[in-house]
Amino acid sequence: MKPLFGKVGVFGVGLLGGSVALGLKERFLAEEVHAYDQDPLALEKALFLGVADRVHTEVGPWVGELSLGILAAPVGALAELGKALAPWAHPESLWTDVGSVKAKVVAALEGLLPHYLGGHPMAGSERAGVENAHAGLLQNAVWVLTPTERTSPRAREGVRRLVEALGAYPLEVPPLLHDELVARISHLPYLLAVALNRLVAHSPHKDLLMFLAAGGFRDLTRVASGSPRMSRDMVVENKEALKEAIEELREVLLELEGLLDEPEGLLRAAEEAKRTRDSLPIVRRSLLPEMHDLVVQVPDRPGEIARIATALGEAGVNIKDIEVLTIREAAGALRLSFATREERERARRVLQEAGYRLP
Ligand SMILES: NC(=O)c1ccc[n+]([C@@H]2O[C@H](COP(=O)([O-])OP(=O)(O)OC[C@H]3O[C@@H](n4cnc5c(N)ncnc54)[C@H](O)[C@@H]3O)[C@@H](O)[C@H]2O)c1
Ligand SMILES: O=C(O)C(=O)C[C@]1(C(=O)O)C=C[C@@H](O)C=C1
Repeated sequence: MKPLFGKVGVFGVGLLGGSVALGLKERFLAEEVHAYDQDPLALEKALFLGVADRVHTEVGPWVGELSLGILAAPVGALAELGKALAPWAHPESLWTDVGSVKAKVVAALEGLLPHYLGGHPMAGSERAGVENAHAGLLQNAVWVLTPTERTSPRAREGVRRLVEALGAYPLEVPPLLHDELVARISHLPYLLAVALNRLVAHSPHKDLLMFLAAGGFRDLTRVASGSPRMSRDMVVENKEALKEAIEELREVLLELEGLLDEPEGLLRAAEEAKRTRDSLPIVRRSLLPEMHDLVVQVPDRPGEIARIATALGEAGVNIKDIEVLTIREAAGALRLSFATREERERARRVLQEAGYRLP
């Protein structure tokens, strides 16, 4: 079975880079996953956790062997990283990034890297680092792609296939519009989370306030627990759009302050807020209980799924969910889900003993 991509490089192997790398490995999408990071500890963890096959502390000739490169360092580091990679990149290679800001990043990278298309998966977590990476993070996520008139058809097609193969939904939006939109739906909420925490941190009653924090404060401020460096870069690099959004918020807050003296008007605002919040599209992954997945490479022969199910059944391992990931001429891949980590590890042993290949 020939994977979709040859050697793939992930530059910055933290939460996002690690999750993309795991998706590539679990879905057999790359011949080999290479990781580069400025932090040697991140690379050590990536190897230990099976996130990458090969790791590098320096860019060099190995970059020229990649058919696809994904930049996943904080936004403020992406332009420099692109400059360092440009001399080594193969002229036919595909490039993308997962940065949370697009206009400046795209302007910097599209003249540097061969077949480049900017991207931004609208999924994440308040936990940083490769140790928190998992392929499910990107599953069913909307993944913004930001083509310009300079984007090659090869980049447009190749990066879209990557996103779809990782189980996400590509959505094309021009870079500047992307930045205006995420300023309101992602960056302003982050800044608000910082503001609410700041209010508490500077209060003379800080300890008591923390003790009283129930769901409201916790839900509204979760994103403040993410990587401060990543988030700082995100809001600073999008400061023009974000300042406009802050201005709009200032006006809304003043309006709501006024409505405190007009209960009927405030009720209408509260009802409108409820309608808006309740009509958010349901993202499947967030409603499912946590599952522990295993991907198995399966020869394309009659009876293989039955053989796997029987081997697991006889070992007393219960399969909670099953999905056919790829069907190719020679072989395909199955995703099996188990309720617990222990069951998944037992399943891994049973299937390895039965001669199946697992990543
Ligand atoms: N965290 C999220 O929720 C989220 C969601 C979507 C997109 N993003 C974007 O993904 C990118 C990575 O964020 P993350 O959440 O994975 O952060 P992270 O802190 O988990 O990982 C960042 C990694 O990049 C490495 N790094 C830093 N500077 C580097 C450089 N110059 N060269 C190579 N590696 C470098 C760090 O050592 C770290 O391993 C950012 O551009 C961010 O805007 C984040
Ligand atoms: O923590 C999460 O659940 C996120 O989705 C993180 C989040 C967001 O809040 O918008 C943060 C930054 C991004 O670039 C994308 C996603």
